[in-house]
Amino acid sequence: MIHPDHALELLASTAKPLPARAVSLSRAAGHVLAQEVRARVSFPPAPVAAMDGYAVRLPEACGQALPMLFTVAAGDDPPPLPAGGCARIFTGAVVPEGATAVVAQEDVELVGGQVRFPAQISPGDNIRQKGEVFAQGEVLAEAGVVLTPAHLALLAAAGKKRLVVHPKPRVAVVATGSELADEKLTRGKIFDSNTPMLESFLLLSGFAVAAKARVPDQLDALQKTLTSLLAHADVVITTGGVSVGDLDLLPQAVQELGGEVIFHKVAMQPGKPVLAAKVGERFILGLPGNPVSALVGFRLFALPLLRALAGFAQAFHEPWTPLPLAGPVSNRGQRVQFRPARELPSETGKAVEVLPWKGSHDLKAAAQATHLARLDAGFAGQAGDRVLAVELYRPR
Ligand SMILES: Nc1nc2c(c(=O)[nH]1)N[C@H]1C(S)=C(S)[C@@H](COP(=O)(O)OP(=O)(O)OC[C@H]3O[C@@H](n4cnc5c(N)ncnc54)[C@H](O)[C@@H]3O)O[C@H]1N2
Ligand code: MOO
Repeated sequence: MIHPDHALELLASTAKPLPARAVSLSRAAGHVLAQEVRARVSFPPAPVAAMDGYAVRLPEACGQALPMLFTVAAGDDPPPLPAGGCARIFTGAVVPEGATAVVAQEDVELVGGQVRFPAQISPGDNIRQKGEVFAQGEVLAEAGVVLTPAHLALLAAAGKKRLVVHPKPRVAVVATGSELADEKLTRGKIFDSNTPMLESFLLLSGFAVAAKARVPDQLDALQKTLTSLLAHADVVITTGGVSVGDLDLLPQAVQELGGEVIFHKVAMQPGKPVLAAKVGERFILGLPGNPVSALVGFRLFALPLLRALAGFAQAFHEPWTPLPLAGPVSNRGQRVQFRPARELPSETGKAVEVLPWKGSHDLKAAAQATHLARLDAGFAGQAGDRVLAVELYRPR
């Protein structure tokens, strides 16, 4: 059995970003940009008015009354402004050549068909100069940036229609177990809680579920399901059937598919039987069936794997933070515990309560958790002692 830190290192070293491809701007948010982007045009592309008012030449307009010669609205291509006059202009409209300031309409007086201007007008007043936000050819986004709606607006303004990004991995979720039921419980059956948990965790984390399946504990059914899902999914996440029982068939199914096991069994609690394998370029992550084991395994292994495939730098560098314990807690076992924990407000800062639990089937404890707390083997701590904790959910 390997240490969880070693398991994460092995997984990290096999997880490379998926090959980049072009997507339309509106589909690019949340993706990692694979190539730097330069502006195709400057912004603004021409000098434009920042206020509704009058375009004037300086210094001639200062303190003078001038005739209004023409009007410029947003979208117009105005003629030059001759000396001795002004132009009515609206916000976003191109400032006519020759005009060097825009005076807001609140600051003028209309007298006898002319426009009287204040004595103090400075060159450039209320004009957004050509290229003042960015110039044509300027690098606007570097490779590696995680694209936000504001980035996409910026790149749209710069004339981009498509962007080269790392795609998000296509993920399939498979619940294994002949005991799983949907509608009605007969003796021996339980409701499937892993599928809704993993599906929603994926969505919350910015990944879509490309396919889902449920299979009984039968080798041929499991193999068929995995084979068909691997044809379309980059990562297949299974739950159950990964431990040592006669009906724990995932390891055998992976072997018969020619999978290369990255690790199987990790010295952690919950989550010990977890398996990671590669089948060609595709990944199978076999999470244990116990729901809290599946939750912890998803958070610790699946999420960084998916992020790494999606091109996120540092996907495996999780922000584990030392937080003071709210009360005493110990780990007398041999495995590293990743315990559901809850962040509490405290006068001296944040504190973390490691939630009492009945074990890796205790979804009631897990449902209260905001964090996972890491208790190394043999750890014994009192209130105020620090443990490493990481946020359980980090929507992106
Ligand atoms: N002799 C041993 N037995 C077990 C060991 C061991 O080392 N030696 N490890 C234990 C540990 S630790 C875990 S964790 C479990 C994991 O076993 P599997 O991954 O093979 O999972 P299953 O046996 O299929 O199921 C375990 C448990 O979870 C329930 N389950 C399964 N799927 C779902 C689902 N979709 N929704 C809700 N609950 C689910 C299932 O009914 C079982 O109760 O093995 C221990 N055994
Ligand atoms: O490792 Mo299992 O997940 O403890 O119950």
